[in-house]
Amino acid sequence: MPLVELRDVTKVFPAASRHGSPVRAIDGVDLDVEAGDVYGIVGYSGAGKSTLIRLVNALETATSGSIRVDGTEITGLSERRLQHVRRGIGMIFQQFNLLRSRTVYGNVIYPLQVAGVGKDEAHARVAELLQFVGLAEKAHTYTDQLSGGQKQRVGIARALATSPKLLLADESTSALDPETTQEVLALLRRVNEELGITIMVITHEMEVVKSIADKVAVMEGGRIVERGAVFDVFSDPQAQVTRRFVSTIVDDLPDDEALARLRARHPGRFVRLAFRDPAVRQADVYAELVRRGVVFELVHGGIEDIGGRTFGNLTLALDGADADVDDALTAIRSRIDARELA
Ligand SMILES: Nc1ncnc2c1ncn2[C@@H]1O[C@H](COP(=O)(O)OP(=O)(O)OP(=O)(O)O)[C@@H](O)[C@H]1O
Repeated sequence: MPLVELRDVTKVFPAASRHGSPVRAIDGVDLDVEAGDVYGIVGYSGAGKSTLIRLVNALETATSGSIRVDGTEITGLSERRLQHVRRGIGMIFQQFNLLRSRTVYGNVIYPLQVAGVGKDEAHARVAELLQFVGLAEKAHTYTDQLSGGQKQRVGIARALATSPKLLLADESTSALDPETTQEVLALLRRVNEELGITIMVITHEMEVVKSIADKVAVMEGGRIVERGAVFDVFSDPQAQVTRRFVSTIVDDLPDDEALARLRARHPGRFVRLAFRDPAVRQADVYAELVRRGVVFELVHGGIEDIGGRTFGNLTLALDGADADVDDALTAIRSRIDARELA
């Protein structure tokens, strides 16, 4: 059974004014997040990511459809039962949302105090959490004196205080510089791997998805337009919006301008070779060209590593007799995807 299960979920916000129209922020979404997943939810601003997360932790109620969290149907639950469900969900935010009037210790112990956990137990739990996030030394520091990365680590410790099964991260690294982002992502990885906590990460940065997620769903206009294992989606994006996202980190096809520049410099026909299967060696593919006397040059592309698997999208200029190039491409296509660029 998935830890989070959405079935045909819709959320419609009423029109903001008498002449406006209602906003369908979530439109017929199905989603399964399995226990142990790090699930990335990607989309541009307004795609519906935040609304989706707010539905999962019951800060918004769905207009229709079913949402189950850890086996409990949360649509239609009483506020008291919802509070219980929310306790099983931790949340971290872009702006950290820490209490400035409290120290690091005071922030992390806060949810335990709200939950009525005894003093000694709460104290021990906070000490353990601060150790885990590497902030034991900063327990009595006020949060104003912390760096952005340290603040987010406090946010993570606080979110974990009540031992949730699920952690929701809403643009949790968007306010951080690249190096600090990597530190926080590494900590989230440990939260997943060492503590076994399922994480849903909302982001508009593919780098974040690439760094920590196992699965990804791409949202547009309130719908999930594409989903799958991160490697599969990154190496072979289908939807237009996914291609745009992936192109921010994976150098795939040259754009029209770059292609025109390349053509001016290199004679011959252009093909894009997509290497995805570890069993296919580049050398064997190039051998098909060499064998037919087709001269080739790698003019654009890159190799990416995702979770220890590599894929490459390489553009080659092929110079040779048309019949030889056709022949070679037929042989290559029996091994990998090869697309001729018009
Ligand atoms: N409380 C609300 N009332 C009315 N409309 C809302 C409300 N919350 C969100 N919306 C609308 O729902 C749509 C989806 O918004 P949402 O914030 O979920 O998108 P998002 O992908 O998280 O974008 P961002 O990254 O900018 O937060 C938008 O059109 C937004 O204006």
